[in-house]
Amino acid sequence: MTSIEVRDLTKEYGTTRAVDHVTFTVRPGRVTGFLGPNGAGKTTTMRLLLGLDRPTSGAATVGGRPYSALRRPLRQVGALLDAEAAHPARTARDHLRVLAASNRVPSRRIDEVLARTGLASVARRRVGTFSLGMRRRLGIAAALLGDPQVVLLDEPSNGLDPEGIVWIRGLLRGLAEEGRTVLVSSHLMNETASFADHLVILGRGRLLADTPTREFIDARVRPRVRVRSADAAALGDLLARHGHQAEAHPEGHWTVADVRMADLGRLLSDAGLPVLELTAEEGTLEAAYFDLAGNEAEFAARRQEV
Ligand SMILES: Nc1ncnc2c1ncn2[C@@H]1O[C@H](COP(=O)(O)OP(=O)(O)OP(=O)(O)O)[C@@H](O)[C@H]1O
Repeated sequence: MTSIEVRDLTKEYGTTRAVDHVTFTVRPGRVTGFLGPNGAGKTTTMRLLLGLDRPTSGAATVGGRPYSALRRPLRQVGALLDAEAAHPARTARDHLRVLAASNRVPSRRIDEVLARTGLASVARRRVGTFSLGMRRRLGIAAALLGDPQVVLLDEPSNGLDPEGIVWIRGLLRGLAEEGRTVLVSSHLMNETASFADHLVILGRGRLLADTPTREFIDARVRPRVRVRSADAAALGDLLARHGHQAEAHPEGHWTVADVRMADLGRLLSDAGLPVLELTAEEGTLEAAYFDLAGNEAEFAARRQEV
C-alpha cells in the first residue's frame, strides 16, 4: 500500500509563495479531493509530487521516495495534468503503444485501458479528431496504463459531458475500491462531494483542511428542513410562535434550522395547516466550503489589520 506524503512543502516562484509549509498524507483505498480556489497551489503541489518542479523546501514523496527516485515511475504513479497532450497525428492506440514501449508496460494493458476509458471503438482514430472529452479519457487511459498504485488527476471532469461526468465518478470510486491511492483536484464542489471520501483544501498556498468529506460538511453546515404550506403567512406565524429559526424564501417556502422533520410535520398537522412540501435539506460541500472560505477571508483581513 503506497501513500503520498507531503511534508512541510514550500515552493516559491520569485516573490510568490505558491505552496507554503504544507503537510498532508493521501492514503490508499479512498478518493481524496484536492480543493482550493484558482492560484491556491494545487497544480504546483502535483507538479512537485511528479518531480516536474523542485521544492524550495520540504518534501513530496510517493511510498517514501521522491518521484525522481522511483524505479518505474509510470508503473507506480499515473498522472493526468491539464497541459498533457498526445500528438494529434497519432491514433489513440499508437499514443498508448509508444508510452507502453518506453515504460516497459506489457502491451495487453493497452486494450485494458482503452476498454476501461470507453475508447475501444475509437482506438484507431487520430487524436487530432478527438473531442475535448475524448482527449480527457485518453489522458486518463495513459495515466492508468502502468497499472499504478497511485493516481493523480488534475481536473479530470473538465470537458466531459454529463455521461462522462457520471463515468468518471464510477471510475474514481472503482480505483479506490481496488486499494489505490487517488488524489483528484477539482473546482466543482458538488461533483467532488459525489466521489471524494476525504478532502485536502488549500488556500493561498496554505493547508486549510485535511478531513473526511462528511465530517467537513457536518461541522460547517447545519441541516435544515424545507417546508411549504398553502398558507405561507400562517406558517411563518406558527414557526415564530414556537421559537423556530426560520427563513422565508421568495419562492414561497421556508427553511427551518435545528429541527427534526417529524417534529415539524407534527406541528403543522396539529395546527391544521395543509403541508405542500416537507423535506430534509442536507448540507452541501459547496456551503461548507464557502463557510470555510468566508472564515478564512475574515481571518486574513484581521491578520492584516494587526
Ligand atoms: N511557473 C510559475 N511561475 C511563477 N508563478 C507560478 C508558476 N506556477 C504557478 N505560479 C503561481 O503560483 C500560485 C499557485 O498556482 P497553482 O497553479 O499551483 O494554483 P492552482 O491551485 O492549481 O490554481 P488553478 O485552480 O487555477 O489551477 C499562483 O499564484 C500562480 O500564479
